[in-house]
Amino acid sequence: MNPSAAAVSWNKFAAIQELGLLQSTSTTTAAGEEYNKNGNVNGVAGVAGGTTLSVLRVAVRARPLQQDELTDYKTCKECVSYTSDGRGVLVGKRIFAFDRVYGPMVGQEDVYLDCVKPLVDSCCAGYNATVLAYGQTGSGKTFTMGCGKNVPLLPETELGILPRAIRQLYSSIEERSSDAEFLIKCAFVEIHNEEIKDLLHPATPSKSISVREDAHGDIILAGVKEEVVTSFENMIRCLEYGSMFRTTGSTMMNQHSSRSHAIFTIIVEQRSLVHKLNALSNDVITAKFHLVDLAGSERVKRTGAVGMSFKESVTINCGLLALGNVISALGDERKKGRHVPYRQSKLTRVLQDSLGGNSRTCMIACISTAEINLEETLNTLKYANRACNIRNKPIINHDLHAIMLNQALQRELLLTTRMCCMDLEHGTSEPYSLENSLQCTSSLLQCLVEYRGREILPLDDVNAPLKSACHECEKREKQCLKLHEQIQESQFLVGKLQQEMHQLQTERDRYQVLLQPLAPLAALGMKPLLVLENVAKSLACCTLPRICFEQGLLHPKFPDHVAFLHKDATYKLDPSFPADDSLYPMISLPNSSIAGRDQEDIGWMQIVEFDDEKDHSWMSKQEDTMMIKDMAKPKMHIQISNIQLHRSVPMKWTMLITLSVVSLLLRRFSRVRQ
Ligand SMILES: Nc1ncnc2c1ncn2[C@@H]1O[C@H](COP(=O)(O)OP(=O)(O)OP(=O)(O)O)[C@@H](O)[C@H]1O
Repeated sequence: MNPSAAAVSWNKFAAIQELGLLQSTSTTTAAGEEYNKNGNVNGVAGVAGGTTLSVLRVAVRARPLQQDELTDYKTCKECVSYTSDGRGVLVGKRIFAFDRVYGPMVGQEDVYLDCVKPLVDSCCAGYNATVLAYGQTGSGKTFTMGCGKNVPLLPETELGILPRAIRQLYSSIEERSSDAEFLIKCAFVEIHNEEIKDLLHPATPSKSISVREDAHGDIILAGVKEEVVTSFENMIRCLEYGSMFRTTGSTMMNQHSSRSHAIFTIIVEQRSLVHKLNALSNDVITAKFHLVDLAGSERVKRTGAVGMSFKESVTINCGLLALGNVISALGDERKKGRHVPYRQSKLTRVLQDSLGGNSRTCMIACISTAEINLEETLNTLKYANRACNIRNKPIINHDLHAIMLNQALQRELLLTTRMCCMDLEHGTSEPYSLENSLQCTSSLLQCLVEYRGREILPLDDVNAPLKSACHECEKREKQCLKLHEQIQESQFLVGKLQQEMHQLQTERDRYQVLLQPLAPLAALGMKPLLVLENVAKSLACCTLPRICFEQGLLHPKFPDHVAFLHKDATYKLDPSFPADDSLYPMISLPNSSIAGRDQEDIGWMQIVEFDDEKDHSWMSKQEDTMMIKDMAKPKMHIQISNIQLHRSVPMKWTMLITLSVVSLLLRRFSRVRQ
């Protein structure tokens, strides 16, 4: 702080004190002395009932005369002087002492560092905090608070309390990022004509907003939507956006006069990342920081308010009067323990925590130094003087509801785990009971998440035990889902297999009928089914005679000739062979399977019996001829020539062909036996 502006020395201050001119000396200095004694920037006043009391700090700021005031002889004369210790202010013949007095030369930064920085620090430690700017219209409240328009365009020296506090808050968060996790929200409301308006959501009707007290006695603004903000820039944008909707007007005393009380609230939620032995101690702390730019107190005669402005002026003054009454009730030792009229106005109701409640509060009384405003300045100083004795009871705001939910969740998890272990041990684990427990746990988790209003953060950010509980829950849910899927798949497979089994049974019955003729093969020591299978396989890749040969179908006692017959086949005689008894019918595959193909492509098989001694020359003419010697008739050969079965022949047909071959062979066998 720059105390150079002090115009009155401490000696003069003491002299006036001796003359008995000092207003409310005992009360005002009491606060100041305590402040000095404790050397505590938060104005700690003592301990009562286990709660540390905090004195409401009061500072006075005088604004310099404006250019137009300096050029007007009526307004250019000053009436305010200051003590050299920076705590006393002299107006006319009266002197007042406060925690701090800032002369017109004191810059924005000094005011901020002195009055607000400690509050931001304590807010980061979990205490509620409030800064109130009070004063006559045009005395510099909006300038001091820094909640006017075009904040980003202002030079650093002109930045008010709000942008500086936001900047400090984010830098504190960054510094503490390794040991705590923060969620920052903000809300911006104005109280105009006894109606609350959500400046960040101007479409919200005022009627849907109400001031309530929650179960813990904290004051909440029901119906006002809080915005989650992740950076300094975002919050400044919120500030600017809300300022655009603030009710302002031009009066004879201030061209851009705020016609409402504006409250910008920063909500700081934090969770420690430093794990302690007891995981539940790792709870959530929430602190609210109200930055209040009150509407200016004014004398209607001087502001020239008429019509709507007149009504506005009246309600502004009523609100400030109610605030004054609350301040009196809280600050006057004689009225101690009496009813505090918080409900007299919306303003006092909203600020209930900040005045005499759970908050560290600083009031900055803004004054004009011009002699023309002497009366208003005196009123402001008297008003602020009464606030010096107010003692608040700030406490760290642990989120009790979150702790309770946390504990319930822990118990539920423990129970679920125990039940699962018991079930597993006794082999009585039932998926549905497990599922029920999991559902219960997950609804508890959901409850906690909704309560915290942390939709934008992943669930596992709530805290460490919850994180692992969440993880476990997710894992089990996935397992359940997977099991359900597997059951469904298996059921489908069973159905399919039953259908296939039915088809196979029908097929088997059919083949059994077909296989009846194979019984004699078994009598010969051959395994009919195996033979059939091998033949069918080989048919798909080899020539038929070779197969027959390789599979031993051509028994040593094989008859001298063989022919293929099938009911669906088309038979043709090869015209190139003489039509005598030795020529057997040629076989082709059924028409359906050769559609669109050349007959040659499918191949022809000719089986002919001849005596090689007689007709040797014919044999040599043939290609792809296979001679099979009949041991029983050494001179007789079976010639199977030019046999190719197309590979695309379906298995069904190869089976039928094979069956035909086999049945033919059998018939030949029986003939041979006869
Ligand atoms: N400390 C200061 N240094 C320089 N200029 C200041 C200072 N305080 C206020 N002003 C100027 O004085 C004028 C009035 O200030 P401001 O609008 O902040 O008053 P106010 O108390 O908010 O008025 P109202 O109650 O009518 O809204 C503005 O032009 C502002 O820039």
